[in-house]
Amino acid sequence: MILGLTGSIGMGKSTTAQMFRDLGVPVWDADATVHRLYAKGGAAVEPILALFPDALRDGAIDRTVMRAIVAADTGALTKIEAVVHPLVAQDRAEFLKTQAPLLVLDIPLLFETGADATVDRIAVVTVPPEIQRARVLERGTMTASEFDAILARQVPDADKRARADYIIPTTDMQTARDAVTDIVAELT
Ligand SMILES: CC(C)(COP(=O)(O)OP(=O)(O)OC[C@H]1O[C@@H](n2cnc3c(N)ncnc32)[C@H](O)[C@@H]1O)[C@@H](O)C(=O)NCCC(=O)NCCS
Ligand SMILES: Nc1ncnc2c1ncn2[C@@H]1O[C@H](COP(=O)(O)OP(=O)(O)OP(=O)(O)O)[C@@H](O)[C@H]1O
Repeated sequence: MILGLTGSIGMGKSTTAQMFRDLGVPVWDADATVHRLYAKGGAAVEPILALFPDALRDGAIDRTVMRAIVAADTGALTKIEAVVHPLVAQDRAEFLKTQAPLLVLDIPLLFETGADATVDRIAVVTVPPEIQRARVLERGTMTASEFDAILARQVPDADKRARADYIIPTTDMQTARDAVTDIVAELT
């Protein structure tokens, strides 16, 4: 059984993914894979530098530079995705060899990339848009315009919820944990 876990930026995917891990469910994390690919020695470093030579810092791809590039140039993310997504897909295929009754794939772009067709069930994490925005800006890593540029590229939250088998509200920790516990009980 493969569960796809998705949700728009800042909706609480990583926090919720950890709740699945806490229950012993193996979780693969697409964003974390990109972090490894951008790190020193990572497979995306050379091809990204070929597109954006200014993105190099200490042998790795600098995410602050990447966020600014994405916010300033609407076509940049398409070029980045062409490099990164095939590498991410390879890593995911390796993970899917794991033997377990339930595997979770934490994929922010589950619908955008068509990966929804490759999972058995879909869970969507959600909070109202004003909480989402406040949480992302509170982190202090992104400006409002960087947030807006990313959000504009994503399937709207309402559409994601309409396509979900399970909706996980991340308004507070206990509500989310209860939803995760119910899902794991049902799928295992
Ligand atoms: C845009 C970048 C520089 C932002 O980096 P940052 O460290 O601030 O955030 P992080 O990587 O943890 O991603 C945070 C969230 O941004 C959103 N996001 C990231 N990439 C994309 C994208 N290509 N399209 C839409 N939303 C995206 C997702 O909601 C994701 O959960 C970075 O995400 C990136 O290089 N993205 C391109 C690779 C990609 O498509 N990754 C998505 C998972 S495969
Ligand atoms: N169930 C919850 N209750 C309260 N706060 C939460 C909950 N889930 C997440 N948060 C908070 O919301 C913020 C975003 O959470 P998280 O990093 O898990 O989201 P994400 O969807 O993985 O983000 P991104 O898309 O940017 O990678 C964090 O500050 C986190 O502490």
